[in-house]
Amino acid sequence: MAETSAHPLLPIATGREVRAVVGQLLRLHRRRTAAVAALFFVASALGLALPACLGRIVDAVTSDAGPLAAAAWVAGAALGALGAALVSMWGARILTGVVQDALASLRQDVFASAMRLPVGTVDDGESADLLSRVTGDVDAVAEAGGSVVPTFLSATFAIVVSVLALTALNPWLALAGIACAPFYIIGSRAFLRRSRIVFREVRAREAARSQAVLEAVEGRETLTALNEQDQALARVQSRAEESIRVQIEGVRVSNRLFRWINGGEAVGLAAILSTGFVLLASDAISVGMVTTAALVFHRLFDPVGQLIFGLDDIQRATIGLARLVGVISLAPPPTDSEEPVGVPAEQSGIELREVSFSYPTTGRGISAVTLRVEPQTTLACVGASGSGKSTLARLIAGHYAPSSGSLRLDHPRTPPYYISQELHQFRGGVADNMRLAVPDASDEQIVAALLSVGAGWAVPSLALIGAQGTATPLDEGRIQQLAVARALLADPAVVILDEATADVGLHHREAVEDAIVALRQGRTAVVIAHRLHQASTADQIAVFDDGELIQCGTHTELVARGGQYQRLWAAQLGTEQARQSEQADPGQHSQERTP
Ligand SMILES: Nc1ncnc2c1ncn2[C@@H]1O[C@H](COP(=O)(O)OP(=O)(O)OP(=O)(O)O)[C@@H](O)[C@H]1O
Repeated sequence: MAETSAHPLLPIATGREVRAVVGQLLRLHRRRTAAVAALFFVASALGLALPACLGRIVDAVTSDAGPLAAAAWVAGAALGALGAALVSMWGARILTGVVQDALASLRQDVFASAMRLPVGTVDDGESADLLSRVTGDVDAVAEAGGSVVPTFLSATFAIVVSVLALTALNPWLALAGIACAPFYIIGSRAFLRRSRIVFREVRAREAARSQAVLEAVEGRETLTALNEQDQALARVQSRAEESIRVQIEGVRVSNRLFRWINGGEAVGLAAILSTGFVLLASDAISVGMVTTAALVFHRLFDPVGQLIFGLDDIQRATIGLARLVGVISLAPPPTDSEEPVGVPAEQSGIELREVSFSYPTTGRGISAVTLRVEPQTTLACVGASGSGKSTLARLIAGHYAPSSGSLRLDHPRTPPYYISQELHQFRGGVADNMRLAVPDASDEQIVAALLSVGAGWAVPSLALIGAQGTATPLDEGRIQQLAVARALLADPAVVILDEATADVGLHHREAVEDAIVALRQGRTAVVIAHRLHQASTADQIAVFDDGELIQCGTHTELVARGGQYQRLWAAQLGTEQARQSEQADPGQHSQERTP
């Protein structure tokens, strides 16, 4: 198979980075990890009782020691096996706890990092890669952590203890057993060499396939409109075929390994039995000892098999881990010195110089925008749909980086608080939704914020929903009220409102608009206004047209100056006057319209 791999969209961590993260996770559970090692060692040692006692039974039978002696060894074997099982269960139990705790921390770190990623990083195609990491890779690591790691660890201890036991029995027997080693080494090296590439490829192809499916499903309307369904299907099919092809290659690689392992077992056992035969002939050891040696070696088949076959899962988990740590390293947790800090309101200005940005998919966006928003003032952006207002808002919010030009926040360590028109009610009750912004907000603070946005309806339900732990679905206007109330609670120095009232019904509009006015007080605000009345009270109005900033000034200046804003304002006034007079005398208007 060619070593071409689908281009990884998000970074993959290096071995060193992965080791650092795993080491850090294990250090958190140092004591329990040491207890697991000790218990697995004891369990492996007790596991030797069975072959040792069986050897003694053979000796007892061949030397006519009598049934009592044989019975004593049988009891010893049973006790040893029981003890080994109990101790290894104990160790496995502690290990499961350690692994699950470590996995929980890892999962949390990955999700936290994914949430910190700038929208632009995971937008436009990379979302499928991120999705496959936080689902498939988390699953692969969790699966390995839950089953393979305990098996792998107990197998490693069993092998070490068995090799020590064989050496103690007779060094020649241990040496004979080593005859299997070249098979294992050659087989697993060949396996690791190929499987590292193959399994990485499998994951990458799977991600590429999911991405094609996701694109086809999400863009189905556009694809139908452009009559491109067949091409999209062909793309999904070719990526699925690629994925199947590399998976078959993976099975082939595993089968080759099975052949080496079986060969090694046969050669090792034959070597031990032949050496035992020679040693027995020279009276160096007893039949029972050879039996014990053969049984100890045979006992290794399972652990060695588990260890080598487990390499497959361990490797897959390692690749998954590298991809997860890649996400963590892309947006590491902020250090103390980077921790967002309260921005003094007087240092919260925003400056853009010749800022241009275009979306890779459409090439549209904004070009050469220069403006400054002074601290504690409001900039309102107006313009037709698609003129670039939201793009400007997302750039200031840090969702995307400008393609050229410079965008500077006077106080860059605290990202602006962004409220979009996308409405979302999070799980839980009103209080949970509010505490997303400020986890330790008191009930009084929440109530005050709710009342300031006219969301008095939420106050009685605050305790009720919290107590029942259930959420009542809210209408869009109410969800948006909560979003503005949440911003008030967060008390940011810079706030961006991207058409925050666009989807709020008439019933709530005034309350939300009043709340937005309250939110703007004493803060630096960028408001994308779809109603010019909202914009007219701003300190500065930026008029956009086709991605360009064509006018900038106060409402009075822009109306006096003439041009686009004046036209938009006149048009809006005209519409409103018409509406008002229709409301005042509906009969007359309906008559006027009647031909
Ligand atoms: N995610 C995106 N990917 C590609 N192109 C985009 C994306 N978002 C916006 N555009 C394009 O960029 C240009 C500016 O869009 P933008 O959303 O900033 O305009 P807007 O003035 O906010 O419009 P609206 O009021 O409809 O939201 C438009 O031509 C739009 O089609």
